[in-house]
Amino acid sequence: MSISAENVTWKVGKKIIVNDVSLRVNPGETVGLLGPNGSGKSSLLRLLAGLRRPHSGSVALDGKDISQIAKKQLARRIAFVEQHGMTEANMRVRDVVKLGRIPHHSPFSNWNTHDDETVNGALERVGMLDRSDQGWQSLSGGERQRVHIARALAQSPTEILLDEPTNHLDIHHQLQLMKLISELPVTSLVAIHDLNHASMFCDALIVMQQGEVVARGTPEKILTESLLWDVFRVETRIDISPYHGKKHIHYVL
Ligand SMILES: Nc1ncnc2c1ncn2[C@@H]1O[C@H](COP(=O)(O)OP(=O)(O)OP(=O)(O)O)[C@@H](O)[C@H]1O
Repeated sequence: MSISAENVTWKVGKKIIVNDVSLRVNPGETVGLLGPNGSGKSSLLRLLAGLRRPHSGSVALDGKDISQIAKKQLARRIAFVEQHGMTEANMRVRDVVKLGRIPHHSPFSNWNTHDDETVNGALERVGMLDRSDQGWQSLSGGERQRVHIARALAQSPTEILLDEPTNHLDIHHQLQLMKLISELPVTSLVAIHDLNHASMFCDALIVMQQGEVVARGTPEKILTESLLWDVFRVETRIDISPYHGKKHIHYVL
């Protein structure tokens, strides 16, 4: 299922935060969204999730404008893992993940074994199944992040938007999560700061700067020393890793 934006602009007062952005994420692709702090990545993700209305332009799922799609149907399709996702206090891990199933239920439909299997599967994928009964408040930052991702997976989405999902995670879980996202049979757009992870795990990259898309294409094409200087003001040397065959960025001090 594809997600696309056409000439999307979003402002706060007179300040343009997302400036005339057009993009397309094809079915099943994992696309990385790169850009410096404040370049508009989170704002764009919120527009794509339908949480904000653009001032001009449109967002579409499979070519259908999301403003024409019922809220509940949208909630079944798109999962959004926000950067600072909040969850109610005093819930067990399992109950947080169960929230992901809400869009699939009407007020009168009962919880069934498929729901249980989906929740267990999601918990297992992020390595939190054995912590199902632990209280949310007692989790570490990284464990909370993994539970948020399990909640998104329990939603069985066709599109998943993730805002810096590896924040708080140790390197083992960062790599595990990026691998999981890249292998999911869903359309994924993921805001990410680690350029080497973007190179290793994304099919394509979109680069933002001051609210605009300034580059897009495969990591092989996009990740160049000149682009990284222009956008991030960092000096790099880039070669092909002998270990995974993808571009590897070395930072030069
Ligand atoms: N509701 C708002 N009111 C005012 N300014 C906002 C609002 N939302 C976003 N901004 C501003 O828009 C710019 C883009 O913010 P956004 O969070 O989208 O950037 P980002 O690329 O996700 O940054 P980061 O990498 O730091 O997470 C920032 O300068 C931010 O201060």
